[in-house]
Amino acid sequence: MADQEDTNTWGSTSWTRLSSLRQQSPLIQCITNLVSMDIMANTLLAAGASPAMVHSILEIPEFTPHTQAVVINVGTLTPDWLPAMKAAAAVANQLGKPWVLDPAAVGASGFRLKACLELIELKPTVVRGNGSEIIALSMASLGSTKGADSLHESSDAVEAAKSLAKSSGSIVAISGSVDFVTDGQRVIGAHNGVPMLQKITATGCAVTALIAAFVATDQTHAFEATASALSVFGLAGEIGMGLAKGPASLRMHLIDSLHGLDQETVLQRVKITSFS
Ligand SMILES: Nc1ncnc2c1ncn2[C@@H]1O[C@H](COP(=O)(O)OP(=O)(O)OP(=O)(O)O)[C@@H](O)[C@H]1O
Ligand SMILES: Cc1ncsc1CCO
Ligand SMILES: [Mg+2]
Repeated sequence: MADQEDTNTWGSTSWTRLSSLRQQSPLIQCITNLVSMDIMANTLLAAGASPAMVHSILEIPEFTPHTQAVVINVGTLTPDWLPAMKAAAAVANQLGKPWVLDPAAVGASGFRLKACLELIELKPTVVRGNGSEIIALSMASLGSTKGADSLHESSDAVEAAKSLAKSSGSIVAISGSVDFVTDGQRVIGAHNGVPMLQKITATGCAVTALIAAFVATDQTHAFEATASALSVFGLAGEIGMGLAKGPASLRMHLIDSLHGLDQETVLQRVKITSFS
């Protein structure tokens, strides 16, 4: 486990990334599921980024070059959306922009699994899923699934995540009671968050978009940016939970708390520890 010095270093890393995000206000293109669009856009705005839900293949050649990062989420995938996802990933790659994959409910069907495996071939900078999603993707098998929700603890998926990171070259993040991030060698755990976040739909999708925004501010340190985004989101959830009466008011207070996060709170309360 990490010592206090390690925790303080991560607090200042997280604050630096959040401050840069607020200053730079990166434009994030989101090709995402129909459930997540509102909370994803509001999470990005509250953090200081600029969201754009642009998903027509006809717009990608003109629009994607103006973005600082792309998020691709297969949560409500249909065959007509997949070419646009691949085109946006290809443009991001050509122009050296980061892109992040959310394999939402990847274990639900062969169609979704095949689509995600094809997207992984396009080398996402980061892949973020829950425990069941990362296990299904890493093993390329449908296995046990409960739609968009996880049947696994995030800690059950750490070996699968390491293996996926090694085979894909992507940073892999698993959300859950502890959020894990690995590049195939290093593993860190981000401890901030509250269980009630699971009772608001698409908080996982929203944190994936926040990861894209953080990585956009420092592409050369995608591992650190991913860990920082997960911690900052979890910390906003903790502060929001202090004001909430249930999931609906937590959704509101989460967004307010993300918007209002200050340096002292981030330095004192971000908790990231090293597992390797
Ligand atoms: N038991 C828990 N304790 C604390 N925080 C949690 C817990 N479970 C999930 N979270 C947090 O909730 C957020 C969403 O993670 P989750 O694993 O539920 O994503 P998901 O299953 O992909 O969600 P969705 O598909 O609805 O977007 C993350 O910020 C995560 O850290
Ligand atoms: C509920 C749901 N179904 C498909 S995507 C989604 C949002 C959370 O991933
Ligand atoms: Mg999800």
